[in-house]
Order: sequence, then structure tokens, then C-alpha cells
Amino acid sequence: MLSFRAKSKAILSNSNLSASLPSTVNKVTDDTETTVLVKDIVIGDLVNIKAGEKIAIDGVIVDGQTQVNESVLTGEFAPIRKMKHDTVLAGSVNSDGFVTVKVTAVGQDTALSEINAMQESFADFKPKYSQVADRVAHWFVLAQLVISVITYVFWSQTSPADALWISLSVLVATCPCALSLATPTAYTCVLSTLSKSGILIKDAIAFDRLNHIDTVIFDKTGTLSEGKFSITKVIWENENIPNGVTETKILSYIHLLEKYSEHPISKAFSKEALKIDMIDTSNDKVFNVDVVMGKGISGKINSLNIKIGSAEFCGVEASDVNVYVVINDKLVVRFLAEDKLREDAQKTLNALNELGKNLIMLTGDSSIHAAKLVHSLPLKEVRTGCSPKFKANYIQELQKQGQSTLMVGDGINDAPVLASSDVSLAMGDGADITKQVADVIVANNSLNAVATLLENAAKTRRIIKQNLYWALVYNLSILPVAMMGFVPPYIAVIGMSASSIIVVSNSLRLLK
Ligand SMILES: Nc1ncnc2c1ncn2[C@@H]1O[C@H](COP(=O)(O)OP(=O)(O)OP(=O)(O)O)[C@@H](O)[C@H]1O
Ligand SMILES: [Zn+2]
Repeated sequence: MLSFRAKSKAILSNSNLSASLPSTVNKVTDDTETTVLVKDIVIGDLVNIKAGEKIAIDGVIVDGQTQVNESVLTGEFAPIRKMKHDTVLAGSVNSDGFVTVKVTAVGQDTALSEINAMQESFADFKPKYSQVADRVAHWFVLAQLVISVITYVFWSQTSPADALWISLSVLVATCPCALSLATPTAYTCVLSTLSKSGILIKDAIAFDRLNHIDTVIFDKTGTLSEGKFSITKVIWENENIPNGVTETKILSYIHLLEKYSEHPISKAFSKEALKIDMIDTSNDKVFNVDVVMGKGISGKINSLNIKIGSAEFCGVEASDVNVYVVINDKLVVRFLAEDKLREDAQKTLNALNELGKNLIMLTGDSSIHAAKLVHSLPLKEVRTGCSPKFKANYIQELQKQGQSTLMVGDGINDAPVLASSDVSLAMGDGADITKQVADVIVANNSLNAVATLLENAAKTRRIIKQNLYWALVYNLSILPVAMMGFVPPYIAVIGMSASSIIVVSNSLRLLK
């Protein structure tokens, strides 16, 4: 048993997650570069990362651009382009460019270490039915001793010469090692398989709970859709434009305010997207910025009070678009920001539908676009314009009706909603991993992971049950035969090893 623990830890640490990091980095001070130990690096230091180098720290690019391979963290082998302001993570490999990075985390605090820590705690996890198996195993050891003593006493009365080897056979044959291996081997294997494909389990109990899920709830932005918005409609209310301000100037104010938001929609208001690259915004100061989750953003620029967000947030009448801009309490412009369905949305939802799950979408987006977008998906219910509070209540309502829920979100701003679900899953990419509060994080950012996850949870449970069943049947059937003196000690040893090998081999089926 102990040796297996050691082995499973070894398997984990050999897996892609704990690939060793370089011990030195190229630190930059006053334009000169020196090689220093990673442990002497502190947050805020600048380091140079050259082509082909494995990155040793988490940081943000301050100069240069490159492509990195983040497969160690996400299971995704395709190179990812990284430019100024992008995050690079320890464990990823810099492929072609040369970048200077400002360090944001070292050692234990890197995303890689956090993932490792969470995977290790998982390796010790036991679901309820295998806790029972463990208790049975403990009890077995005791019973085994008592039974061997009884066997010895019995045989020493009837045939003293055979008493010793028969009781020894009983002792060996009934060793409950297969029983103890049944669960940890299965978990080690499934964990390794999932993490290699970029699915990280933060909460092991939740992984087991996946087997009871009957309803899967998705939000839209960044989950069923790509979360990459572009503006497809602009409607100006010319009479409400404040005196002395041009449309272009207003667009630049919108851009300045959206810079404070992390909502995916804010990227649709970049200077490039708004075609205002040439506008100089350096003299426009932004004050009193307030970012309101699930609603929008407000602030003050050059004595204008500006609100950008949903109709409700802006206090205007809703139409069929999703972003409203109110300046000094007057609706000035409206936008329709649209994004595309994820490539694998149709396939994944069809698969989940075939597994018999109820599928529901709850989105904060209130545009007609939101409902149209998902129109081909097998969703049982679609609700648009949902506040985070509404989503959480909705989930609790389902739970009251006895449903077990899996919430799939993009993990941005939706912590309370994720927390209210029985199991929560956040879609993300490498840089988001440590920000997430969900039980499961899909680091490779593919929706299909939801189906993979449910299939693996079911398979794991099935395999653990087979293991436990086999181990018990073996132990209980060999016991009387051994007590009767039909099993020589060497056969007992072979039997014990064989039953453990069968259990381990069965678990290995989880290593796809
Ligand atoms: N930074 C922002 N700029 C403009 N509008 C915003 C912003 N943040 C939120 N909104 C408005 O609030 C609405 C709801 O936002 P919320 O984050 O709840 O949902 P969502 O991300 O659009 O969709 P989903 O719930 O599917 O993830 C958006 O559709 C948009 O109209
Ligand atoms: Zn044994």
C-alpha cells in the first residue's frame, strides 16, 4: 500500500505538470543582463527570455513578442502568440522570440505550482464508497490474524505437521492489498489522463459528484460562444450628443472607460475596432470609475458623466441591442456587439443531450442576438438578460426540485453563480488558471472537455466498483479454500499478486 502511494506520487510528478523548471534566469538591471538564481528573483524584477528557453517564472511581457508553448499547463501544443502586456507562465517554453518580462510570481506562487498542489491533494482523495472499502480493509487485517490463529489452532489438533503452512497460506491469501489499491490507482490514472488533456480538477469530491449531475447550465459569453465580440450595429441619438463633442471623441471616451473592464465585451471597444487609432487621448483624464459586474461601467471624463452597459444599468428602454451609452443621463449611442458560437458547441451539446442531460443556457446578454446564436443547440431552456443573482437563484431553484447541477461558465465575474452549483466548471486559458474559483478548470479552453469530463467520471466510478467487487470476491472465496488446506503458500502468494495486478491493470484502462 505504502509503496503504491509512493509510486502514484512518482507517476504524478513525472507527468507533464511538474516538469522541472530552470534554476537560473537572465535578470536585467540598468540595461545589463546577469544570470541569477530563480530563488533570488523577486516580484517586479525584469528578466530576459530567449528563444528556446523554458520559462522559470510567471510574468507580464514589457518588451518584445514571441510564441510560447503552454502544453505543460494546458495540454494544448499549438504555439500561442504573446505580445506586450500578455502573461507568460512558468513551465511554458518560449519558441522563437526574445522578450523582456516583469516578474509577477516565483516558486510556490506560480500557476504551475498551484496546479501541482491541487493535483497532489487529489491523489489522496477517497470517495465515500471507497472509504468503506478502506474500513473493510482495516477490519480485514484484524480478521485475517484472528482467522489464521483459529486455523492454526484447529489444524494443530487434527494434523499438527500442516498447521503452520496452512495458517501461513490463510494469512497471505487473504491479504487485502487489492482492496486498498482499488481506488487510488483509478484516481491516479484518470487524473493523469485529464490533466494531460488540459482538464484540471480542483476539488476531488466534486469530481465524484459529477456522476449525479442531471442538469448542465451554461452561460453564453466565453462558454458557448468564443467571447470575441465585434460591433455589428451602431445607432446614434444625434440630438443627445453634448455640445462641442464629436462622435469620434465620444468613441474615444468609450474606449478609455472600457479599458478598466475585464468583460470580454470591452475588447470590442479597442481603438482598432472603433477605428479611432489616430485620436490622441493622452489629455483625457478618467475619474470615479466604477465597474459593475454583469451590468457595465461608469465614470467621469472631462466633466461628462458616462455610463456604458445594459439598458437596465443605463436606465433606458431596452431594444434589440446589448450595449447602451448614456452621457449626462441621456442615451447617446447604442451598439450591438456579437460573438460567434464555439466550434465545438454543437458537437458537445449533442453529446451531452445523448447522455440524457437537461441543457439550459442562462446569459447576461439581453440582445436578440444571444437567443439566435444558440438556436441550433439542443437547449431545453434559454434565458437572456439574467443578472448573476438571477442565475444563482435559478440554480438553487433547480436544486430544490431535486436536480443536481453542473454550471459551466467562463469564470470571469461569475464566482457566486459557480459557487451555487453542485459542481462548477470554468473555461479558461493558461493565464486564467489561478484566478478561477471553479471545481474544474478547463485550461485548454475547449468546450468538449465537459463531455470528456462526464464520460471519465462515469468510467472511473465503474472501474473502481469493478475493482472493489473483484477484490472482495477474490478475498472471500480464497479464504475458506485456504482454511481447508487446499492452497499451498506459494499459490497463495501468486494469488495475492495476481489479484493486485488485475486491479491495477483495470485501473490502467483509465490512462488513455
Ligand atoms: N464592460 C462592459 N461594457 C459594456 N457592457 C457591459 C459591460 N459589462 C457588462 N455589460 C452589459 O451587461 C450585460 C450582462 O453582462 P454579464 O457579464 O452578466 O453577461 P455576459 O458576459 O454578456 O453573458 P454570459 O452571462 O453569457 O457570460 C452584457 O451583455 C452587456 O450588455
Ligand atoms: Zn498483499
